[in-house]
Amino acid sequence: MIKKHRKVLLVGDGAVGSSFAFSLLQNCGIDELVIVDLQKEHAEGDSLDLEDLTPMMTPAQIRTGEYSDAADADIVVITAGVPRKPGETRLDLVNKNTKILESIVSPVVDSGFNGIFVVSANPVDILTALTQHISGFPKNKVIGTGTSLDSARLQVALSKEFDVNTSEVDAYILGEHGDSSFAAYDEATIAGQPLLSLPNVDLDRLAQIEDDVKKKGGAIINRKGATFYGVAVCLMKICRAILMDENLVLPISAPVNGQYGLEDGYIGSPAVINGSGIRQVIEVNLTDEESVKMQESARKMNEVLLAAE
Ligand SMILES: NC(=O)C1=CN([C@@H]2O[C@H](COP(=O)(O)OP(=O)(O)OC[C@H]3O[C@@H](n4cnc5c(N)ncnc54)[C@H](O)[C@@H]3O)[C@@H](O)[C@H]2O)C=CC1
Ligand SMILES: CC(=O)C(=O)O
Repeated sequence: MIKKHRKVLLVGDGAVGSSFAFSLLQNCGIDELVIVDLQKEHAEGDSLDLEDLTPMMTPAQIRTGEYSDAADADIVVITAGVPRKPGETRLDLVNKNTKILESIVSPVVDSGFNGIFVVSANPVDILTALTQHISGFPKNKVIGTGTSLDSARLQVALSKEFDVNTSEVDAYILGEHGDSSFAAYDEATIAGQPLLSLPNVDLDRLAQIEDDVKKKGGAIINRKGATFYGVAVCLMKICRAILMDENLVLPISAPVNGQYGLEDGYIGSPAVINGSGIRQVIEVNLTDEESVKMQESARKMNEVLLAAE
């Protein structure tokens, strides 16, 4: 069911959070956006800046607030966290960002919040699982951006390689949003044709593309210090799917419930998102080789999750 009064509480108004807010206001017809950040003055400035969009977009109320404002929110988006420095992996962030996460999720739950958590702070699959553990919410009410950004990057790379519009590329990166992810080429299609059956397909070139895509976040961070536009739109698409009950399929941090040996965690896998949160996790028919990669990625998630708890 499409929500009537659409309210989002955003925690973390840095590069990712403010880019997300900008996209949300332009694409989701929301009624109310409340921003919470430790840097209150900056967040106030941002809400004043963002409200200038509203006459041209949507008559939303935008203000800074507190965790108690989550009480009647549909969605709490968590982007608060320390970003990666050049050379750091996403998993290096686990200790710092787990502490930040704990200080956010408990007061949100104490407010009486009964909506859906959407997480993008890194390492996103771990922090999504921890959000579910700390909140005690049903697994389908906690969503992470997973490999939606990585899959967008793969679509960009394949569209350039095959000189087609990105909308003609159907391809996912699966697994952890991190170094153990992989391109699911066996299921990928270009203009409806299986990628691996295209004439003259060059497997070495595809392996190079996969590697470049996995390193793209680091390549952007080395040049401009952070990445934010891509993940901001992934967050917006997840929120819109919830608010508009879209039944959208995206590769998110999904609770795969024992599949791939991941008992209690989340990992990048396609799922259907609608007003209820994660309506269904899609079981991809992986090849044996891909299953091994997924299991290896899941093993890494298990290891980090156990150490973080
Ligand atoms: N999942 C993905 O695909 C991506 C994830 N990220 C991750 O997003 C996170 C944020 O990145 P940026 O926005 O670039 O960082 P940033 O440093 O620009 O912003 C972080 C914001 O969080 C706020 N904050 C920190 N602790 C807080 C707390 N306890 N309560 C409220 N606010 C708090 C800070 O004041 C700051 O405004 C990082 O963990 C980064 O690695 C970034 C890009 C892509
Ligand atoms: C920062 C990050 O996780 C990315 O751009 O992939």
